[in-house]
Amino acid sequence: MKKKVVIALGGNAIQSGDASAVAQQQALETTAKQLVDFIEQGMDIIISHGNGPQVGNILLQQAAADSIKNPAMPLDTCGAMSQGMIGYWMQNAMEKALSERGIIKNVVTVVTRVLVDKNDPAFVNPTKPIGPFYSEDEAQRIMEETHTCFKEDAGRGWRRVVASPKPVSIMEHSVINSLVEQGNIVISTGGGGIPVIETENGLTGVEAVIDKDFASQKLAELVDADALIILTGVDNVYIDFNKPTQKKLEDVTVAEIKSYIESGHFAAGSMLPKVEAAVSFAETSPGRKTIITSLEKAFNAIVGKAGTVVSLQGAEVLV
Ligand SMILES: Nc1ncnc2c1ncn2[C@@H]1O[C@H](COP(=O)(O)OP(=O)(O)O)[C@@H](O)[C@H]1O
Ligand SMILES: NC(=O)OP(=O)(O)O
Repeated sequence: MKKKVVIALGGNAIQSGDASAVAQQQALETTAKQLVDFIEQGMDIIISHGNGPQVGNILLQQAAADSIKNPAMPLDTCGAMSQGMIGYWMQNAMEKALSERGIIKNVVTVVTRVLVDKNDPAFVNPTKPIGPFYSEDEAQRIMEETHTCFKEDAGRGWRRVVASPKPVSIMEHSVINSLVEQGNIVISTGGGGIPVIETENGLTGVEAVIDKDFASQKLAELVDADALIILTGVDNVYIDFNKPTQKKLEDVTVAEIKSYIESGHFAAGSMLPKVEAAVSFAETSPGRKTIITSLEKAFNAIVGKAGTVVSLQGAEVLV
């Protein structure tokens, strides 16, 4: 039977330093070449992606707006812009990579809204870093001038932080699933999805950026995927990361990785959301697994030769 996988692209799959449109499209062309391996193997894929750097930059660009003729757009709308922008680049990149291998398939982007709880405590405790990095002095100055919140991001510098509520449901999950089952490659839930809440007037966008690993896990659950693949800057998850005692995790059970979470092995805001998403997906069924690895190792990970594989009972290979 055909396998269905949700592939969540990390920051380095889209942008490695240079934030220009050309550089980001080049990065996505490299990414797309790796993803064609999954299609050649006969898998159905849904691609999701981050948007932290991009949505932060789009928001900064709103500062150039004139309040009447060219008003600034709110954060939910900037999130929608980032989905359209990255989805468009990815459609071009995937179609090019497919045609180089003689494969013809539709690639489509679904603008995706993700339901969040309006009472989520995240709304009063911003934690999601977006946009460029600053020195501490620069961040302090911008905070005073703009009354926005900045925090240090995992030893990499200071960044603006915004609310990041947990995804409750993916509004478009049924149509995403239908498109995939009809044989299309779908890009969806970009940037964790556009956060919306239920109101008496219907769904309304809110000022937040959802974590793409949590949203990808929710999507994988709702479309009943066989695997969630989280691609990032490292080949494996490690315990004692960056210490002389560092140890690579390969085939781990949910119980084992939960004990490592409790012992504080994973950095908040970088590896922790990935392992939490991995656990949440894998623990829903013995048939489901989450793989955390790099783009370069992604396909080897699917055949059991690379990456960190999280499952309820220990992994069997997917193909
Ligand atoms: N325990 C760990 N094992 C592996 N990588 C870790 C660990 N803790 C922190 N990291 C770092 O977290 C990074 C992934 O987080 P991040 O770069 O924020 O994600 P993304 O790829 O989604 O943009 C890895 O590239 C690595 O540098
Ligand atoms: N929305 C989101 O999680 O984006 P990043 O992965 O780029 O931080």
